[in-house]
Amino acid sequence: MKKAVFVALDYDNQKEVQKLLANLGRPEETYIKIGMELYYHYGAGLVTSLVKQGYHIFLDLKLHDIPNTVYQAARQIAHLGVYCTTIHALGGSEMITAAKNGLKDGTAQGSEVPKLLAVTELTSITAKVLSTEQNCSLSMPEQVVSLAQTAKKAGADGVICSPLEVKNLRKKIGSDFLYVTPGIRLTNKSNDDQKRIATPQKAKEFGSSAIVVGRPITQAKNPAQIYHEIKKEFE
Ligand SMILES: O=C(O)c1cc(=O)[nH]c(=O)n1[C@@H]1O[C@H](COP(=O)(O)O)[C@@H](O)[C@H]1O
Repeated sequence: MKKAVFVALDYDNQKEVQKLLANLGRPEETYIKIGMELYYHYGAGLVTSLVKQGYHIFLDLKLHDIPNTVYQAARQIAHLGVYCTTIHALGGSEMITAAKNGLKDGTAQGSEVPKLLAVTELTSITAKVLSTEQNCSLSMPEQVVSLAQTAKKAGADGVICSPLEVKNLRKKIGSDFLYVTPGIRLTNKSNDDQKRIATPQKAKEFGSSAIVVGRPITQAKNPAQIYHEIKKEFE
């Protein structure tokens, strides 16, 4: 995977998307994430249109269901020609393998299979919530390693985690695996709903394979300028 900054296009209208994309640079060099908000509004048509324009699309639908349903959904996702996509690691190894098989089976011959990224613990979850609401007896770092181990064995190409966990993951799981990290903030002042955060510079130092950045870019006065600054800092 290219050491990229994925811009999370968390908008509810296409005009805003086009306005932002017009200022980011050449589509072939631009990595964007389409999540549930945009996808549930515009559907697959928007994805295929951006793929056709040359953008690298991270389709983030976080599948989490029984293996057969996830297999069929993943097959449909592969038809769209996206660069990578997500499932929840908590869905278990059988579901993860089903997702991988669905992506393989849905990819046109000669095309690249979309990379499968397993979400470990969401970056909005704290250690306290992990123990008191998920009743998990492991610490956050241990739980993230455990989910990443399961994901790797089941055939995922990488995980989504906090930048704070990447150094430990590289040690425990290895560097032949992707560590894609949201939870990126430019200062420690504006967390929004994110809990396990780091700056682009820190994410780079910790060894993130790629970062995902939404509001620090989309809600900036000059989104394109912030995007290029983050790219320079991370890449
Ligand atoms: O799978 C994701 O991309 C994801 C996983 C996670 O643990 N945390 C997380 O924030 N994300 C996504 O990353 C983006 C972060 O957005 P901002 O908090 O606005 O930078 C959102 O689109 C989230 O859906």
